[in-house]
Amino acid sequence: MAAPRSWALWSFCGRGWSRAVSGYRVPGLRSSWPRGPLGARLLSQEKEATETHFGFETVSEEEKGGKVYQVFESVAKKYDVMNDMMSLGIHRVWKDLLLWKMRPFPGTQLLDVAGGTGDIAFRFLNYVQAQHQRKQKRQLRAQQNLSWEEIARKYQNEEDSLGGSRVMVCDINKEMLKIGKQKAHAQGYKAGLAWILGDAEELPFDDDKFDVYTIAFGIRNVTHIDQALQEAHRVLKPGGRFLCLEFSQVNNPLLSRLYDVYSFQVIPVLGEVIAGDWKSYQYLVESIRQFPSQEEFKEMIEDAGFQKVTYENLTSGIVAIHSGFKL
Ligand SMILES: COc1cc(O)cc(C/C=C(\C)CC/C=C(\C)CC/C=C(\C)CC/C=C(\C)CC/C=C(\C)CC/C=C(\C)CC/C=C(\C)CC/C=C(\C)CC/C=C(\C)CCC=C(C)C)c1O
Ligand SMILES: C[S@@+](CC[C@H](N)C(=O)[O-])C[C@H]1O[C@@H](n2cnc3c(N)ncnc32)[C@H](O)[C@@H]1O
Repeated sequence: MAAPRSWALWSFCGRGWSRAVSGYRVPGLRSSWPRGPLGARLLSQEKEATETHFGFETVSEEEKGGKVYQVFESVAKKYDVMNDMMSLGIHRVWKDLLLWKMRPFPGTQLLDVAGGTGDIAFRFLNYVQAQHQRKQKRQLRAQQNLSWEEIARKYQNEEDSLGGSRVMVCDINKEMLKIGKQKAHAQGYKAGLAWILGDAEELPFDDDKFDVYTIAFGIRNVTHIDQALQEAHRVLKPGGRFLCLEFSQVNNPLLSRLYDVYSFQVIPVLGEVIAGDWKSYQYLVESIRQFPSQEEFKEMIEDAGFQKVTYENLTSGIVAIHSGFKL
């Protein structure tokens, strides 16, 4: 069965291209700005309000998007190998745990935002395919009078092998998506998978569209996290689930010391040696320190309208998985 038209069109990035390419958020222009001291005070507040951080650097909000773009454009080709080297493969376990927590059901429509090179999407496809195969085997065993053709047809229908589940990878960075698509091609992922260029802060999708929204190691890089969370809420169907895997705060003081040494003394060096890119990996470790704590982030998710918000620490809080529901 061919993919539904709307799904196939997504991969051509209809709305996504124009929105993503139209650039980063420009603070609202005011036509009737007050003059005199009030105007000056408001202007300085406005200036303060549009400042943010890029790692430990203070930058304007307009600058941040471009800087983050450059980081991932620069690391894209070495991204996967760097992750294995820096984490000694542990990031794979964290990503598996995200899938186990999701426990997708047959027919799940997943949106993976900041999906980069596709790690979450590929895990999702493996999971739903294995789940569907188990179900199909059970059904085939239960049916007594099937012909050989009928059995073979069941096994050959590629679209059906996912039980109707699909994943949409959305990322703002063309280079990351390019590597993801190459990986998908090389590893034989095709059915139920689509790629779209788009901004987490302004998702190119209609309301109430997805069963699950995931964002893994992505939200830390977004300029307006609250806006991204509101967008997550908007595109989820009622009953849909938000899941975020992100670096968090280590809760063991001794490990925290070691973690600091490893982060600041080792990671940028590995970045330089393996990828020739100290600065991007310095940004990585600095941005981790700027990200809110488990509890603060939980509150932000609740503020965006999610209910039953919980989190689970992994590896002593080096990362955490936050979960919430649109009810
Ligand atoms: C530009 O932006 C980015 C670029 C990217 O490539 C990736 C991301 C997003 C990130 C991911 C997708 C996840 C994968 C990437 C990472 C995990 C890298 C970030 C790493 C950290 C923030 C540090 C913590 C890392 C881990 C806990 C992973 C496991 C690493 C170890 C256990 C370290 C062991 C290393 C060695 C034995 C090598 C030799 C090290 C030394 C000589 C230095 C001294 C050693 C220590 C001080 C011991 C290190 C101990 C710890 C780190 C504590 C471990 C704590 C526990 C196990 C609880 C992206 O945004
Ligand atoms: C560390 S990578 C994570 C990739 C993937 N989720 C993973 O777990 O390996 C962060 C990704 O976030 C993307 N990103 C940053 N800001 C974004 C935004 N505003 N909207 C969408 N994606 C964004 C980057 O382009 C990059 O691919």
